[in-house]
Amino acid sequence: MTKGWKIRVPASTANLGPGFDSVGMALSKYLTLFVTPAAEWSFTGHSRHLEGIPSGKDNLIYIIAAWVAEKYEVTLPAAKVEMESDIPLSRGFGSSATAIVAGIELVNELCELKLTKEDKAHWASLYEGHPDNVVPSIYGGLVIGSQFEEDTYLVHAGVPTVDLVAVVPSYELSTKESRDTLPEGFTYKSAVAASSIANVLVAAIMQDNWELAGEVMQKDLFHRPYRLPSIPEWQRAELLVKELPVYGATLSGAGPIILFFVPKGKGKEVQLQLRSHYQEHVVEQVEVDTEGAVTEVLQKDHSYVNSGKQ
Ligand SMILES: Nc1ncnc2c1ncn2[C@@H]1O[C@H](COP(=O)(O)OP(=O)(O)O)[C@@H](O)[C@H]1O
Ligand SMILES: N[C@@H](CCOP(=O)(O)O)C(=O)O
Repeated sequence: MTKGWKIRVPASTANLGPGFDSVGMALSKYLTLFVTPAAEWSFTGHSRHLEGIPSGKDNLIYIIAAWVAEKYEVTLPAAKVEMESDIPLSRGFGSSATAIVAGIELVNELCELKLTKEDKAHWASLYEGHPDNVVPSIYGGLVIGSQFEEDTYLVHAGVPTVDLVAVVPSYELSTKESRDTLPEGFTYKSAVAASSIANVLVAAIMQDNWELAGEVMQKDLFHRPYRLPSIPEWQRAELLVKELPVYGATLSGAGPIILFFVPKGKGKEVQLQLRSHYQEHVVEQVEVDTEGAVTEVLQKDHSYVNSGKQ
């Protein structure tokens, strides 16, 4: 008999520079939910990264689950949700997208919706407004997509052969606030220049040409010029890209995390070098997640306490 579910959703890095709101890649950091049917809704975080997360129906996971249940005109039964996570909030690793994807996995199980990955990607992207975080978190690997009005377009670009090293500042930067600094409009000429650089990024990724992808990452015109002033760590990164054996570096999502793209096998060396330049910040290697969100049915009592993880 089903006693509950374990839902694991990977983090993501969005944009990769000029692929603004379109390109993203799943990362080996995870939000994990232990879900048990219950009389009332509750959300409990068991990791320091989940401190302050709402414990009731104001939790984003519940909000998205209820939104999808409404779309399918089904009743959402209540559940007790216990969570752990190694994804820092509001740093550019898509924690809000993991909550959105977890909410969709949750409603899919609780309401027996039998959603396909395409359905999940559509609802997640429609809710978020762009697919670059949520879709890699569903599928794993690198995805290029567009939420064009009501339609969700996706192309899977596989798993890139790169090492990744992240500089993780200790301060938070809300994506919403960061998006508020972006311009309302763009001249025709700027739009053409910005999209041509994004096209080259995507073509280079599809050909596994990370030398070129790394170079054009730093030429983004869509968001980078407006966001960099609030991320002082970037100035050092710009110089280090020229000195270190890396393909390039970019803000992860809205930042402030800076993600270095490194030739396969050189990640450890670059991590050590970056540590000496960013002693005040966490500098860690991350892998590309290849699985995406995974939901496991649990047959026996699996409450968080019994999972042996506390
Ligand atoms: N597990 C979670 N449950 C509920 N809400 C979450 C969870 N993880 C993240 N969030 C919400 O997402 C916000 C962070 O999102 P955002 O500013 O977009 O940054 P990022 O997605 O880059 O981490 C948090 O402040 C919180 O409101
Ligand atoms: N395309 C979005 C991506 C935001 O990612 P996050 O991880 O910072 O939430 C943007 O650049 O605003």
